[in-house]
Amino acid sequence: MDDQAFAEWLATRAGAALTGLRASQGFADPAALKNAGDKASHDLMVAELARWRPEDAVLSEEHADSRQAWSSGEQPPRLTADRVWIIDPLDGTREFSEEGRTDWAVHVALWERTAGPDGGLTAGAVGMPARTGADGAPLVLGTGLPTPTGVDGPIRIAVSRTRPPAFVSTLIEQIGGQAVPMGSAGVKVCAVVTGEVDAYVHAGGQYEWDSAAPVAVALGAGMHASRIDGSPLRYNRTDPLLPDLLVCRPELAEQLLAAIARCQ
Ligand SMILES: Nc1ncnc2c1ncn2[C@@H]1O[C@H](COP(=O)(O)O)[C@@H](OP(=O)(O)O)[C@H]1O
Ligand SMILES: [Mg+2]
Repeated sequence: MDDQAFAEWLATRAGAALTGLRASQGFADPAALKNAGDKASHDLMVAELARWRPEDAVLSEEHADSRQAWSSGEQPPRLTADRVWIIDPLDGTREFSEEGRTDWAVHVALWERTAGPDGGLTAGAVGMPARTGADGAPLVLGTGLPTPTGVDGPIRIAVSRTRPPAFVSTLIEQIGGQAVPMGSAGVKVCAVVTGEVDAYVHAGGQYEWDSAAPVAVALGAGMHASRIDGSPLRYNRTDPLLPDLLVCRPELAEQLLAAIARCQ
């Protein structure tokens, strides 16, 4: 199986485990469901990666030291590895624990050192296990999707339903846009890719695993993806904090970056 097919397979497997967990455990204790979901998906993905890609390094949100900013002395294997899987076993953990919500996701991305001066993302899949595709199966988006055609009307911007950036209301006012709150970074990026919204803006905190797989999917579909100052998103850094991003239809990038700069 090539890396892209493997990423999609892994997102599907983990998604099925999470769906099963929601059904068996129920929603009476949301904190317990969140913890069980994070752990079950992480354990499954790490075991399959060890089995099928044993030479590769892994950066998972659920590793104990995942948020550590490493100094030059002490470094995890991923910082010298040529291939690193960047995974978020359960993105939109809060929404996962709320009955009826479908805005949560599984992220699987591959970063390779040879894919550019700072390395780059070479495969990615975002599973949305509580949503179904045209074939009726749980939805998994990969990197080969077509760019959707734009629609007339106000620019629709996906934002976090619980932690939207402070400047979002000013931005919306300036461009005459419309905020569309939803959970999960992966679901928001996929909403841009499918044409449900035109952009996703985030600031104030996030980590590499929140955006790596969604950004691989977005770039594959011809979307713009960058930091909110327009600089490139870089992955597999010593510090995995990657606090802000803009993903949008390519023709909107210049206008949105300029408007964000004005609102800050
Ligand atoms: N200010 C912040 N600091 C750290 N992480 C943040 C953040 N805002 C959002 N995130 C992370 O980004 C993901 C999407 O958030 P949201 O649904 O609010 O848009 C969530 O990932 P997890 O669910 O994997 O923790 C969330 O934890
Ligand atoms: Mg996340």
